[in-house]
Amino acid sequence: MTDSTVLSVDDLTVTVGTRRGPVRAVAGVSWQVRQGETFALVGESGSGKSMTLLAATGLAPRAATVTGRVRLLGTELTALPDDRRRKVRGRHVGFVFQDPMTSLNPVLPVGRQVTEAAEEHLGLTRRAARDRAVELLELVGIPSAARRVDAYPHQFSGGMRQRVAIAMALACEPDLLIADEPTTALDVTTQAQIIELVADLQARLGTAVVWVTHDLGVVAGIADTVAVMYGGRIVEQGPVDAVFDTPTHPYTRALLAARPDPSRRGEDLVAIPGSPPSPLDLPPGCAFWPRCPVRADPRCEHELPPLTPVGDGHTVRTFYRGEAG
Ligand SMILES: Nc1ncnc2c1ncn2[C@@H]1O[C@H](COP(=O)(O)OP(=O)(O)OP(=O)(O)O)[C@@H](O)[C@H]1O
Repeated sequence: MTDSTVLSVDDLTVTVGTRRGPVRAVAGVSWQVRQGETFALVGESGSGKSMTLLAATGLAPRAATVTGRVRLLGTELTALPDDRRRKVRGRHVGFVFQDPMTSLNPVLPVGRQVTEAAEEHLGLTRRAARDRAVELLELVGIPSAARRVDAYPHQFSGGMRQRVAIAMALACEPDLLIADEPTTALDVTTQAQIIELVADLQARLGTAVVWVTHDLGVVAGIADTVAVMYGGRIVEQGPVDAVFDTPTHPYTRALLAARPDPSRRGEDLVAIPGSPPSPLDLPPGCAFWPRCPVRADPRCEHELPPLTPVGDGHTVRTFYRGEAG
């Protein structure tokens, strides 16, 4: 861990007790994000992206057992009692979710909501909080912010509501912004505006960003580092250029092949045949084996491949070492 490390996740495992038995949602996941860096977590639905972030920030459901170590700005979050962890998280981490209404209260004016956390964590007075709310709404590009500070969430469009949610997430000047599929529910133009807004704010404020997405196009555009998750594990991780230029895990290669590419408009997409594994019934070896078009090594079926370095900061969990790229 270097001095500029904001969040460091070490061997994180999350098992959720369900009526059908324990579900191992996340298994032995490790990664770090540094100041000003954008770290992208990608993978199909159910691969464990959201649970990784919830557990890393102490928000896993009650039924979950979390092991491993998480440090935020050098403080070991996993060792803190709940109330202290809540305080540290509230002060240093901002969250933006897919649906802005997850964070917004429909019956409170947006200005009050934007600075509620700042009032608690930074001790702002009501008057200073209102000024700060206007400032934050201007920062995220809400037109006529001074007037709209008293408006309610339903008086904003979806894209504007997401801007309000971003303003709210930034109110305590967090060191880390967690953006969990914040553009999925928006139309393409608004998506691009929100992505640009976060990148611009990050450049100005130096915030570290963890961006959860299914969209590899977004990753290519904004991330410095990417981790690809499958069946609760990171199967490939590294600098975005390295992972995109020389993808090594057959799953990463399949995801990249399936991605819509504007330069290949008109061509059929290659969907990955089959569906992700049930976390109740994970294969003993590589979780991608049942869908893998390569099946390069007989060990893949029964033996979990170790995470192996294949380049500078680029690691992969596969026995496959075939032609890359
Ligand atoms: N509260 C819960 N109780 C039981 N199992 C859960 C719970 N939340 C998530 N899971 C299981 O944990 C696994 C990982 O879920 P998670 O939401 O982290 O995936 P994801 O990659 O974020 O998917 P998506 O892209 O759809 O949000 C899934 O198999 C899911 O069924």
